[in-house]
Amino acid sequence: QLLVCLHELRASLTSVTSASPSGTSNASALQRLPGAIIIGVRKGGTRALLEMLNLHPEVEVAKNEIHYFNLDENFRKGLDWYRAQMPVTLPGQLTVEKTPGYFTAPLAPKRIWATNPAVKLLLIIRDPAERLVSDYTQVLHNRIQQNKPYQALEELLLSQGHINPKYKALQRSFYYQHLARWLELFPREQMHIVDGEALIRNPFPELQKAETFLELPPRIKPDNFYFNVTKGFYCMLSAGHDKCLDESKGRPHAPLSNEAFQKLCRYLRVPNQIFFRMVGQRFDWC
Ligand SMILES: Nc1ncnc2c1ncn2[C@@H]1O[C@H](COP(=O)(O)OS(=O)(=O)O)[C@@H](OP(=O)(O)O)[C@H]1O
Repeated sequence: QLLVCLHELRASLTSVTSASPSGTSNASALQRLPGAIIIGVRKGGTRALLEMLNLHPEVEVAKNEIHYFNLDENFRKGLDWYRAQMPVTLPGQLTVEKTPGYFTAPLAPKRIWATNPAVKLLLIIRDPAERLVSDYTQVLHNRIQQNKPYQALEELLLSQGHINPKYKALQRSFYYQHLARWLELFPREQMHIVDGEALIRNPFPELQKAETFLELPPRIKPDNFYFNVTKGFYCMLSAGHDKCLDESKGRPHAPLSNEAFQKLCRYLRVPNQIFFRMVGQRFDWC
């Protein structure tokens, strides 16, 4: 109960901390390094997972993606800079950040390990073929907004009728290749895999599993979620507040012919099998 109150008082704690020039505020209300990081995958449902974990009174999240371990320009700013991006927490609360770019960044596993080898890793995955289309759709949307030229997905994905393995969004869907770098350093038990499609269908069971993995007492309840027919996704309810993710989540995907999509599915079959073996779990992908 106390932690529920503390969670709701987060905003006022922040202002108390900053409004006290003499440092007389609660000395244990501090910005702390994350105890858990959502490392990816890009377009896997990382924002939904972060916001849903934030329903828990013992969890505080960094609202923005920090990009500390994947971007040299941020990493050079040092650990104090990273810590300063974190929310204020009390002892016993868990800080969580999400940066989907970490999963595929070659140096991220080593850097995270060197910073905190005990950090808990959350990886939310989704059918890698659907992920690729979602990834393309996001890039397309950004390019259109910036009045930049763009190519159709099929032009990027296929070269002379064959899947083009150099296409960056396809490379980000070779989950096993990226995962291998993490498992060189982190034991498998230190990484929890969230099924992104299951999170969309019914978030509560996925959140229960995440609570267990994070060693949090069960506080998230089924009635923290309701299906929003207009949005077509589950939204969150907490302390009378209603929250859906913004319109960049769940937007219509760019078109791709069925033939090209099936080629993509066939191409990903072997990489997916390798990934299933690595994680000891199968997923119902195309
Ligand atoms: N509850 C709820 N509401 C809205 N959207 C939801 C939700 N749960 C999961 N998703 C899926 O999240 C996908 C976006 O993933 P990310 O947040 O990881 O994207 S990003 O990498 O941070 O840009 C996004 O992918 P697209 O549907 O392709 O846009 C959603 O399908």
